[in-house]
Amino acid sequence: FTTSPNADPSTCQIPFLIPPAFQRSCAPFLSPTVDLESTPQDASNISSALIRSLPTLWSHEPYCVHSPSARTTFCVYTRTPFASGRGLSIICSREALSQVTSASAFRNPEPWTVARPAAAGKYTATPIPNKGLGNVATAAISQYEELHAETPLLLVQDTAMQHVEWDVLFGMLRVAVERLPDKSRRRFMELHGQFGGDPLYDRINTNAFNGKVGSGSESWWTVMPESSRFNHDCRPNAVYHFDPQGLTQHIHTVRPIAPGEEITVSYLIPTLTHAERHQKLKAEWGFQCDCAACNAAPWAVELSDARLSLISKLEGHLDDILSRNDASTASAELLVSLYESERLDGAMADAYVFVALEWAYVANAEKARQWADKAMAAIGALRGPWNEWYQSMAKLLVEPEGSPAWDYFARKKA
Ligand SMILES: C[S@@+](CC[C@H](N)C(=O)[O-])C[C@H]1O[C@@H](n2cnc3c(N)ncnc32)[C@H](O)[C@@H]1O
Repeated sequence: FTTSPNADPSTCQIPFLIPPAFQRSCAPFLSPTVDLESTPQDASNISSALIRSLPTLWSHEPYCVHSPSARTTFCVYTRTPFASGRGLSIICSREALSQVTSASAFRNPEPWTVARPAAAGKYTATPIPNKGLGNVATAAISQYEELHAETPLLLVQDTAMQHVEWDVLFGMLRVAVERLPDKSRRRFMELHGQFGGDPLYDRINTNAFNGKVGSGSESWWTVMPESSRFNHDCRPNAVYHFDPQGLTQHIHTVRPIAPGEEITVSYLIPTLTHAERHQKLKAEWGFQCDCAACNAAPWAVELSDARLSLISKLEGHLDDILSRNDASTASAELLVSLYESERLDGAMADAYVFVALEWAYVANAEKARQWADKAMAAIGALRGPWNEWYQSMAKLLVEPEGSPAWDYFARKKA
């Protein structure tokens, strides 16, 4: 047996010369529906077809392909017991794998077993005209309630998506999906595909979210089939964030929702103009936006675009601690009212932070606390309580005088 210097420590190293038939008898991971023979198998582009007689971390032998253009080897890793048996398949380079395996949910899964939120029973997947399935509220849901928490079935490193040749990538996706537990594989296959072409890639392209994993700063494609049932609205009533340590997607409401209302999230950043939203949804998501903001009358679209432009300008001023331009408590509160008029409830977190900071700069503890409290609720839903601004706002709430923002300009002059 030879061991390559950059070997994955979770595999026992046996060179690729071991015939595939023997590999299957050693680790019978493939159902007859996966035809690995159609995936390039020659020794030149498979750097390691390795056998592990006693699986450790991985439930199947990692399936690895060398990418000359990325100058690295990408593998499919699957752990079927992950998240109480939901399973997880990962496609990434060996170097990037530690981003996933260092995440708390992977190192110590017990505390991370995700509980089903109480509000999960207050909506149901329903056919929506021209949108396929969507989630519709069956009961009243309050602002900032958690609707949903879900671990991914599939994580794909963006670099792998960019560099692995299409045919090889499609083969790796087949291995990744085929190795998932039955129920999870069925859930994956029930996903909507918008674009056609390779059926697995299409499902991923239509449904994956972008996220960071563990302590890494790289981009990953994360596939969570139930989270994917939420349709897009430019002025949504729910937001999502991915916890990189808990490897869990959380979805919260951002305003009260009435029974019968569709629950939506935004697939875009909030401050795009009407034309930019249309263009991006068509180009990147393959559908014509028909939400209320997209279908508004021309005068309403013009007004909305003007508000969005003022929002960007004000945020630029408030963010500039040196020149201060139009920054003040009044302009920060104007920013909040512009967000409210736009119904951008999901994006209020930044506006609340600006107001809380402006009141702290002028040493008004009561106001700073009041806005820090609102900011925490909004950030908790939009970015999660580990977000650095959540922590700053918590400090401002508990002890405004101890915050670095407290009486900032007077202290600077002194
Ligand atoms: C992530 S999926 C959402 C769930 C999907 N409706 C289903 O049936 O599984 C994204 C796809 O849903 C549809 N969709 C989502 N939001 C939409 C909207 N506002 N208008 C039209 N179609 C939408 C598009 O087909 C899009 O490609």
